[in-house]
Amino acid sequence: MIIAVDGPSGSGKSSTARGVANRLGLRYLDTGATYRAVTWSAVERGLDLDDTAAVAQRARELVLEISTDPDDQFVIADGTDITAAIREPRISEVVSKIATNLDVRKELIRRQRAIIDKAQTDGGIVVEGRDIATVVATDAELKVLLTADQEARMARRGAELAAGSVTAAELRDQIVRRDADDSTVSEFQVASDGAVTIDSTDLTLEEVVDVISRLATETVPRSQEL
Ligand SMILES: Nc1ncnc2c1ncn2[C@@H]1O[C@H](COP(=O)(O)OP(=O)(O)O)[C@@H](O)[C@H]1O
Ligand SMILES: Nc1ccn([C@H]2C[C@H](O)[C@@H](COP(=O)(O)OP(=O)(O)O)O2)c(=O)n1
Repeated sequence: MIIAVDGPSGSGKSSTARGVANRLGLRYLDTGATYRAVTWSAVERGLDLDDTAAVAQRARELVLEISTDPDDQFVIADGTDITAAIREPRISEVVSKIATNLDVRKELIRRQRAIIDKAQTDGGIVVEGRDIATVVATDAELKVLLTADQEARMARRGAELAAGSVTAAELRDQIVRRDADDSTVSEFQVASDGAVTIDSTDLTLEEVVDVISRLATETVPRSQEL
């Protein structure tokens, strides 16, 4: 079984997808982490992020190991553990430049599909990002568009970052500007065909995990349909 969870920044995709994977004993893939890993590597090497060819070449060369264990998430790039580094503001501020590079997307989508294929032998996977239902795994048995009001998403992200470490303008940049940039290459504001929209503004994390887990257990995996 493949469960796709797409949506804007701060809607709760990562925490919800991890919770559902835990609840149902599935693997978990954070595709945003793959874009962050390429960003980290390009920044580390001092590449011009507007040089799309050089950045795409870096994406193809990068040796990337990404955990699909919902209880033990790590990202290793060319032998360096970058699990924490990819969440730093210096990466969040520029990651959209890498995520809007179409050659980078081509390479990372290829890698994401390989990870998803492998997870099928482990019972399935919950995959979260922006283009999972529409591009990466169009055959997903369950497709969820997770949304929340902009104010709620900014408040959640603000609470997550160390108190006082980020100004209101920086928060807006991380949520509103980034979503606007990212939506030039992926449609994650409107539900695609067959996707269920869940507005998490007034739901707790636990409630969202409950709803998605229930929908998943009501969905018969395609392999069992015959
Ligand atoms: N339904 C919810 N209600 C309140 N807070 C939530 C909810 N879902 C997630 N959060 C919190 O909001 C923050 C952002 O969630 P995250 O899963 O990182 O979102 P995304 O992956 O969509 O950017 C986290 O601190 C998370 O714990
Ligand atoms: N499938 C995906 C996943 C993420 N992205 C982009 C969108 C974001 O700007 C970056 C990082 O994604 P991530 O999900 O970590 O972002 P958040 O901070 O959780 O909002 O990558 C994408 O274009 N396609």
